[in-house]
Amino acid sequence: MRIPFIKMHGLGNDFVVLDARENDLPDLNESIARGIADRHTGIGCDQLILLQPSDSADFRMRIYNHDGGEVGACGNATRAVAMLHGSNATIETDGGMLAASPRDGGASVDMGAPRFDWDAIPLAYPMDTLSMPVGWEMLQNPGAVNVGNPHVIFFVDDCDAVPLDRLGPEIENDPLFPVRVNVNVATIEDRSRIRLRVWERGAGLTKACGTGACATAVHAMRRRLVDSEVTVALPGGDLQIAWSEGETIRMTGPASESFRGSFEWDDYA
Ligand SMILES: N[C@H](CCC[C@H](N)C(=O)O)C(=O)O
Repeated sequence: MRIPFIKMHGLGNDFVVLDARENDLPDLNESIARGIADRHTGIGCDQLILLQPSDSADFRMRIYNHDGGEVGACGNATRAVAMLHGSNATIETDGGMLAASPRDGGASVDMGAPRFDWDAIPLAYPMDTLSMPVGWEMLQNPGAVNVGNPHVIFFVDDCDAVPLDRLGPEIENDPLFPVRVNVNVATIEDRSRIRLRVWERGAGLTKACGTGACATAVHAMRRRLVDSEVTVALPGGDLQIAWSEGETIRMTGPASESFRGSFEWDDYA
């Protein structure tokens, strides 16, 4: 069975988008998702995105990491599918309901309200998620935020100097995080700008992470280190994040379509 796909990215965080809103697709599973995402033997992407009809929103977005695992949120992909949709949309995800508006060359997304309770992150045991008494070498005293998916955030003097390729997987897979975690290392440049690098759960180092930018900005705001609107500078480019206590998070930034193609489903099933 020949399946069409759309290759997209948000600041270099790239996706294979399968649009099953009009016509059904065979059932996806971890193995098929991993095969499609493989950069040597598949199409290749950080995340595989499946769009489906929804009873409660304009459509449903399902997210599979490079390792095949299905997760609840993907900020960069949300902007990409909002641009693809072409008009304002409510989007049902496993991480919550989102509202997206396409905007010249990208989109602005209401990412929902962040959660801070230790068991909402989740962590393996009770802890103050604003200032966690844990550390790994130069990465100490993080915060944790759930923005539809779990994030741990470390502030450092120079995020580019951190061996994130080595410490990222160690932290991602630490038993403190029962469903693993996305690892954010950030440098506060001033009250309106944060530099960020992310080791993504299930995908590794990516050029950008939208939910990571949201979680890091919110954590910096909770610690009173930045104002309520900031630019988060990722290796792939900048995102604008706005939030205030008790509100939902607003993320705005670019998205792009790279190319369209099709593949033989049976090659992966
Ligand atoms: N790796 C993430 C999902 C993708 C998030 C990222 N690509 C974004 O733009 O938010 C997780 O396992 O929760």
